[in-house]
Amino acid sequence: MTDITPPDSPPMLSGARPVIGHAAEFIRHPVGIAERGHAECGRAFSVRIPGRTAYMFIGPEHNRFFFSETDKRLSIRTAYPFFVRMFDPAFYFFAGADEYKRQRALVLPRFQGKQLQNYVRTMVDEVVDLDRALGDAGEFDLVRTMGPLVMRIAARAFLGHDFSARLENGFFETFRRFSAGMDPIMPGWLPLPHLLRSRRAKRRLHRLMGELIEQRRRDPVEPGDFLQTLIEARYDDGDEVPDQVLINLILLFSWAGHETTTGHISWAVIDLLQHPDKLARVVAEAHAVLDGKPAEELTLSDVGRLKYLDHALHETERLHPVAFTMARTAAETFEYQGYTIPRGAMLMISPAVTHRLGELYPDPHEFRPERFAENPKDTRYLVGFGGGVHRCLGVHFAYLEMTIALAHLFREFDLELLDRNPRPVPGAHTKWPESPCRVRYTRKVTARRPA
Ligand code: HEM
Repeated sequence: MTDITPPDSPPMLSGARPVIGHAAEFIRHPVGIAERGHAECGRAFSVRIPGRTAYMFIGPEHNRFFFSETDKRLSIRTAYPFFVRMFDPAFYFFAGADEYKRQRALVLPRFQGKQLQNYVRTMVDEVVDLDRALGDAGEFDLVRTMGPLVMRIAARAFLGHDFSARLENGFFETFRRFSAGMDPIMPGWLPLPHLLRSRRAKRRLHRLMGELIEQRRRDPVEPGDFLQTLIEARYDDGDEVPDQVLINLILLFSWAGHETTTGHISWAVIDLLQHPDKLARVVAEAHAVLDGKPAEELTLSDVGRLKYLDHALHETERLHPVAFTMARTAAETFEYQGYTIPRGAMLMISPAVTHRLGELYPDPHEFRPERFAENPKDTRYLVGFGGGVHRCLGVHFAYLEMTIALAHLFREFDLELLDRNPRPVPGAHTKWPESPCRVRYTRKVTARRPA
């Protein structure tokens, strides 16, 4: 860590206050401060947070540097100290490059290519359950409806059907309390209520997961699902995978797969409802691909034919990246584009600002999914799921579940946004739309209501 700003640093953003620097503004408006910095200083600027200077970089060339230098001159490991207290110093990228590689190798194939077909049925079943629960007409709050849907999909996909069928709301509440401890600002040792609750929830989740693993060892399920095959897996060198690693992997997937996807899918619903002409294309496409197809027979290639919806989801990723900033620390002192980056300095990028640069995307504030049909390569500037070695492991899983859920909901229901201009939640949290964000729905064809 450094609190010395070298003279050849990116220009300092105005408005730093004594002692706290830009911390208060950063906590309140993390996207706003990046926008202000870009408008005032350009593509590189410095901000003061207590005890250190952080450098913020905007634009695709800086993003490329940021991702390609991760695990070299930049460290992800020391950039997110709050993750270490949520998981374990011997876990995943906190454990160092070699251990990270072997843990990632264990799980990566489960999120790639044809393996994804294994999750389609789970996703469909959970969406149909939601459809059944909605009935023919009513109102729901977007985040409070999409959140449990993606949590149930994650629970069933990663913890197994048997476990998720027994889940009661207490589990989701425990998980929510655990997640609340992902506080990037407050030091973990502070006895703050949300941090104490998170620690208790973590202990409970570890106990529950430990019991689940024990039970699966005694009584394996056939054919092996995600959890069973993970428990039985070995590292490439034949070593057993310790229970602590198994538990943390399951918690990581359930957490990483939940908050972010809830935000992304909620924004996608909002974007489409605010643009009825684009929504009409999504609905027409969903009919063309899905009509006459029993839900339980849905395949990856059917989902792959929902191209316009896929473009719409990319456009939502562009306009509303829920991971609105990413951070690294400098592992050594080095020169970058004429600046001296001292060892320990924090570097940040801002997908939220880069994704709206006019030279990358004409009419950058417009929701225009067709831009990705016209220029398929334009997805290369999107970093909503990160990039390089640490690119999101669950990106295809997330796109799959969002596509399945939205194609179903928009085909079955007429939806209307009652709170017409939802805002992102304030503060340095995953950028969900703020509740209430009410949606009124009416089933289009009551004869299609699931039994
Ligand atoms: C819309 C949904 C999602 C978004 C926006 C998202 C975003 C991200 C981002 C930005 C990163 C990289 C962070 C960085 O470089 O600092 C990341 C990493 C990761 N994500 Fe996701 N994610 C999503 C869904 C998921 C799902 C569904 C899973 C699991 C099933 C998942 C698991 C992970 C994991 C394990 C990593 C760490 C990868 C590594 O370092 O090896 N994510 N995600």
